[in-house]
Amino acid sequence: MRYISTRGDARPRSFSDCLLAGLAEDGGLYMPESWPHFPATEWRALRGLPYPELAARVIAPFAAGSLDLPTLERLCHEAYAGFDHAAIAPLVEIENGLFALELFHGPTLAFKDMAMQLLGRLFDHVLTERDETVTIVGATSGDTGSAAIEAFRGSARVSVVILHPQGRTSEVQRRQMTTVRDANIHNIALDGTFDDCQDMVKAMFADLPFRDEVRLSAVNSINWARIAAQIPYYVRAALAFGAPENPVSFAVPTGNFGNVLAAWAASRMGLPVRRLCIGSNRNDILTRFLSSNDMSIRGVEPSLSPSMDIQVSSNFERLLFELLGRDSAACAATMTAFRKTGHMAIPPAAWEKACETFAGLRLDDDETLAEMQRLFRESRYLADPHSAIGLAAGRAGRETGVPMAAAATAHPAKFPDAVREATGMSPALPPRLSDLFTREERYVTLPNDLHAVQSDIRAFLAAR
Ligand SMILES: Cc1ncc(COP(=O)(O)O)c(C=O)c1O
Ligand SMILES: N[C@@H](CCOP(=O)(O)O)C(=O)O
Repeated sequence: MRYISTRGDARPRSFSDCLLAGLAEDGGLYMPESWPHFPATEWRALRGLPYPELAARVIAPFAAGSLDLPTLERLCHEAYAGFDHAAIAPLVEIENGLFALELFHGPTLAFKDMAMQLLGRLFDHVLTERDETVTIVGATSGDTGSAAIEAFRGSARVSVVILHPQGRTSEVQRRQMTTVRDANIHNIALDGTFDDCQDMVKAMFADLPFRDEVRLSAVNSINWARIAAQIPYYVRAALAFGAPENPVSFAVPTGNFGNVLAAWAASRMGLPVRRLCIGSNRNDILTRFLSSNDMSIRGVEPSLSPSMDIQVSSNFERLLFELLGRDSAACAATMTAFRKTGHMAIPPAAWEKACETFAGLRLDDDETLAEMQRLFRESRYLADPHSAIGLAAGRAGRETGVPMAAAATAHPAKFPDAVREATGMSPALPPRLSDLFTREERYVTLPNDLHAVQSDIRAFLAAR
């Protein structure tokens, strides 16, 4: 499988090359040159497989030409061996026809582990084969950072620099990142929002001499491998509901649009996905887009679901590319104008096409707390604020006869204050994290300035 850029001005690459490159040289995102398609017999053959084997088979066509199936199976087995739940991504019935697809049973208690634990192994495998090293620079609103740190800590071939928006994550999230003392890990608290952190990473990719100097790489969902590794849990859930014979709908609390894009990718592979309902907090650019074809940046506001405090959803560009009939010139022009003006409206036919599959629901903080309260009162289900938004979107978008699985993206213990306020319950961290609040933190605080961040990264790498 080869990968092309959504902006059309970068050379096509293999899966392994995309993995290490992260973002295309023209600022675009890599997309598979064509979608693999699974016939019904192939979906059926996945039924009942253990999660690692199913994951390897779903990812295999995307990695064709780079990694063979036995290698993928081995890496998937290693990646999911440390999860706390035997099913890896269990389905829990909340009420009639509405299910939570729990994705937070990995080491850092958020859905990011589902892909990141595999990416850690994939990077190690490819870098060892090539005898190379890389520097991963990542942006986080709270969860990607700790998942990346956990997946790559101690690696001899990968240095990891994580930028988080200062004061805008939960304390648990920050400490999960800043208390890791391995020499290959470096944390930066940036004076800005998540969007500033993400723009900073993209600016470093655009600085080609710097990109080469530090051998820059990415593990945010701008990296196609992250999306590929997030497809299998949708497949697993759909099969549990009777796919390929019966359709299923998914609801996904959404920020950078990576998780829901993986569900959409599964539908491109032939999985019968009927609806994709996205939930947002007050940073509702995506839900506004779906209701009015108006994507206007309004500035990031803090909320009870900080991981979704995002306005520029990077992966929307991948959907846009498809909606525009894979016209990379039109995609590049639309994205450039969007970043210049802060507004985007797409051709009406493309927008209508998006609305055939996608629906959106926005919850402010009070509505989020009310949803958490309701889930606990009526179903005894303790949801974190992000998962509660997903479940509310799922309830709103449910249709009779079509099961709705809502992605539960974080463990409630990551957001204890909101959970306590909504339910009076204090969810406990697992024993391996019980001393989190007494561990020493280590991070630097920097202004939102490219040169300051680049100098700091150079100093970190020099000291390694
Ligand atoms: C807990 C949680 N839920 C939802 C999201 C949104 O997911 P995505 O950015 O893939 O849309 C994030 C961050 O990405 C998250 O950390
Ligand atoms: N919510 C994310 C933001 C980054 O998302 P990613 O999926 O692109 O890595 C976070 O928790 O950091």
